[in-house]
Amino acid sequence: MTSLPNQNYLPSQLEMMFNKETKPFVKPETLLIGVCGGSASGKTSVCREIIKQLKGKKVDIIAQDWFYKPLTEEQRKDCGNYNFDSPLAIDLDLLTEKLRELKQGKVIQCPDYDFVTHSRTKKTHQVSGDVILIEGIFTFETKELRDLYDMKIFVDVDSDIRLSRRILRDTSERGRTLKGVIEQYLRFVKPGFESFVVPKRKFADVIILRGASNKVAIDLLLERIKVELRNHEIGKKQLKFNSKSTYTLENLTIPTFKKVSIKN
Ligand SMILES: Nc1ncnc2c1ncn2[C@@H]1O[C@H](COP(=O)(O)OP(=O)(O)O)[C@@H](O)[C@H]1O
Ligand SMILES: Nc1ccn([C@@H]2O[C@H](COP(=O)(O)O)[C@@H](O)[C@H]2O)c(=O)n1
Repeated sequence: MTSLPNQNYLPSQLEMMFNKETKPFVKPETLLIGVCGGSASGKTSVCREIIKQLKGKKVDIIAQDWFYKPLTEEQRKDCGNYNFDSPLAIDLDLLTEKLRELKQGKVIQCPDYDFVTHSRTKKTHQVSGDVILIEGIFTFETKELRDLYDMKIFVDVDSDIRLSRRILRDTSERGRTLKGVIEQYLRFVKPGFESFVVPKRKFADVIILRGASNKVAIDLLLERIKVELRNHEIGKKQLKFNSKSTYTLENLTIPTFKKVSIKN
């Protein structure tokens, strides 16, 4: 149930505050932005660019890769045959749980992952902020995940460029050989991309071609994020969640021209 103070509002103001189910349109929680795209498309680089430019805001990243399931000793001995490009390789339930906690305003602890040993490290990542960017190849995989995001971005880069970047990155940072990267790409990465990642592109609100070097797209995105942040801040000031999960609007002072009366 929603209660309004005895005050007059313009219809457009009311429309802004509530959707058809009379739930508040402005959300007081942390802004969650899902960033999806193929391996080495530049998802992390796009997120870093957003963080760099959103000065004065606390922005954090969650790498979906942190949630890779650690390999068993047996699997590690035969890791060349392990498919890391199937959603089954990732603990998406844990990721979903962590995002729900963030939505509840909690500071969360995420696991860390080592691409060389294919296992979790002892380290954890503490995540909190006004805006959280969640990047990974399977971030749009389930409806539950997609529904948690306030905005969905897909980074779209040609596969030859992605493969070239992946060769450079995986041989220098992830302890791989050139032969290994190419074999893994042809056997698992490319088919996985076509089966799981490409079909999720349609869920994106924004598609960034060429990744972080697309300054125009990043600028437009930043403007939109700032609008969302303003809505969230207004929401934080105006909405108070009471213990019975009803919404109460408080201290709303908006100048009115044509007034309509709302009876409680
Ligand atoms: N626009 C770009 N131009 C050149 N190299 C890039 C560009 N974007 C990313 N890279 C490089 O490609 C690799 C993968 O980029 P990254 O942002 O980590 O991709 P993802 O997170 O999608 O796997 C990194 O080594 C990064 O430095
Ligand atoms: N032990 C692992 C785990 C994952 N991968 C590959 O990582 C890719 C996803 O990470 P990006 O940063 O590139 O998005 C995915 O394509 C897996 O093949 C791996 O090689 N080893």
